[in-house]
Amino acid sequence: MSPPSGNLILALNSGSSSLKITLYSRRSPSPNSPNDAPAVDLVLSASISDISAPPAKFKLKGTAAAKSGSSEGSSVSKEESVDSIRDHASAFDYFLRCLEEEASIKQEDIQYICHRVVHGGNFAKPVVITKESYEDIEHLTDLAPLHNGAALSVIQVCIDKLPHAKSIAYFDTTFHRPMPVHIASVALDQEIAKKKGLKKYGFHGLSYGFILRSVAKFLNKPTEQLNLIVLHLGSGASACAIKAGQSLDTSMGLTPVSGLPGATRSGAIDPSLIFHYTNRAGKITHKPSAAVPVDVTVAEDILNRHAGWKVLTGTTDFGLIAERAELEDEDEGVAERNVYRLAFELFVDRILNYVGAYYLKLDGQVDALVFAGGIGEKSVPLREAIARKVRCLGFEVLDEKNNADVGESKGTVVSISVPDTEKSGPGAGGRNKQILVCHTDEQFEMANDCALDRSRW
Ligand SMILES: Nc1ncnc2c1ncn2[C@@H]1O[C@H](COP(=O)(O)OP(=O)(O)O)[C@@H](O)[C@H]1O
Ligand SMILES: CC(=O)OP(=O)(O)O
Ligand SMILES: [Mg+2]
Repeated sequence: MSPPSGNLILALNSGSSSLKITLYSRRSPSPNSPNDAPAVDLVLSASISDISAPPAKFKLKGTAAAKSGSSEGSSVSKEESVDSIRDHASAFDYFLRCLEEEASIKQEDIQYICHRVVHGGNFAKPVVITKESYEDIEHLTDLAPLHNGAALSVIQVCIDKLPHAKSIAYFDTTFHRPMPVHIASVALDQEIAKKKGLKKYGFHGLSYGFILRSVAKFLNKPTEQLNLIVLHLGSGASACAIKAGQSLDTSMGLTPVSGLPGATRSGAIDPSLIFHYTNRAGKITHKPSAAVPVDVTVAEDILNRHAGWKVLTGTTDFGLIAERAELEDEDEGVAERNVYRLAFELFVDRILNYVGAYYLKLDGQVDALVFAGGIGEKSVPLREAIARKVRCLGFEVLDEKNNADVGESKGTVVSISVPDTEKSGPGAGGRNKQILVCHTDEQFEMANDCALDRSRW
């Protein structure tokens, strides 16, 4: 990591119960650097987790400012539980204090602040925060109840405490705008749907953008020629079919609750089910314990915050779920008595729904199946279970590669496939279908874009 050198860009990722923060310095543009060279250098990163289940855990790691007379910055590292962090705004406030006190970095050196905003409605590109754009994002809060409000509360702290820095909102939804109209539309009255903006927006777009470019570089193919099936499996999980470098379909919809289940989210269910589950479905509930106060219906609160791994198993830690799932037991009835096995198998089943459908939508012309997000990058058993089922499509995992360390130190993209020449299954001799793990980085995606945008510097 290089010491901070002015021209700082702060990238903020407000998740449902966490805040991820990365500080970068912009590289001086050089005519000799390749087109795809990073435009920023990492200075330090921080994460604050368990925000809604205090005490929050605060981690900071990186490089402090160089002392006068020295060209080298010293390293900083801190890990602690912090009682005073109660929400995203106080988490960010705490980070700002550490930035000065622990890393001696002056807040005035931050020029741009990139905010990941999950729901961007019809925004077609990143937008500088003004009173008007702030209000536009505020209107979308109900459509991303776990996310947009949290991001806005952090944006507000930036306006108050870092008035010299320009805040820019980067949206998860932008990547999916090229989706064909028949895929994004719902089979409901089009007049009502259009008036109310009821359609599939799709999310995790910053991650998919990062993955697309990283995989293109890894496979040495232009993005416009790439067809991918990508699985972003984190606290929120989604799948995306990318055709010729553009989003063709994705599993989340009007809101991030649809598609795959997640840490506290149900994923897609029969829409009628909720009315049989509770007779209070349509009532409005005010949840002070949510990331920020937001008024949602009881139904939406249940589907977003009282579902998924948390209610099935009591934990949101998918590593623990896989560990306790008795995966070596081949008895078909295990899922009846073991909730961890139930959650694991249910997740595999739902993921296959999308992989199968997207394979057909891409006419079988798929360059790679890509695993990303906390679960996709770290869960060997989950990747193995999916790999077993996709072998019939020509994707073959090499167990040694899947079991080996595929951590970030091994590269942004790591292949876990059987080399093409050694394939023996149905994929032998066909198109080279790789299985890859990609260490996705939404903060980098925003900061790099900001650094490359000539209109900003
Ligand atoms: N070793 C592991 N095996 C499986 N899952 C893991 C492991 N480590 C972390 N995870 C899962 O990763 C998820 C968090 O992923 P991440 O992409 O960081 O999510 P988010 O950004 O949405 O908060 C958690 O649900 C956690 O259970
Ligand atoms: C859109 C979404 O679900 O994001 P995350 O996975 O960060 O919660
Ligand atoms: Mg995430």
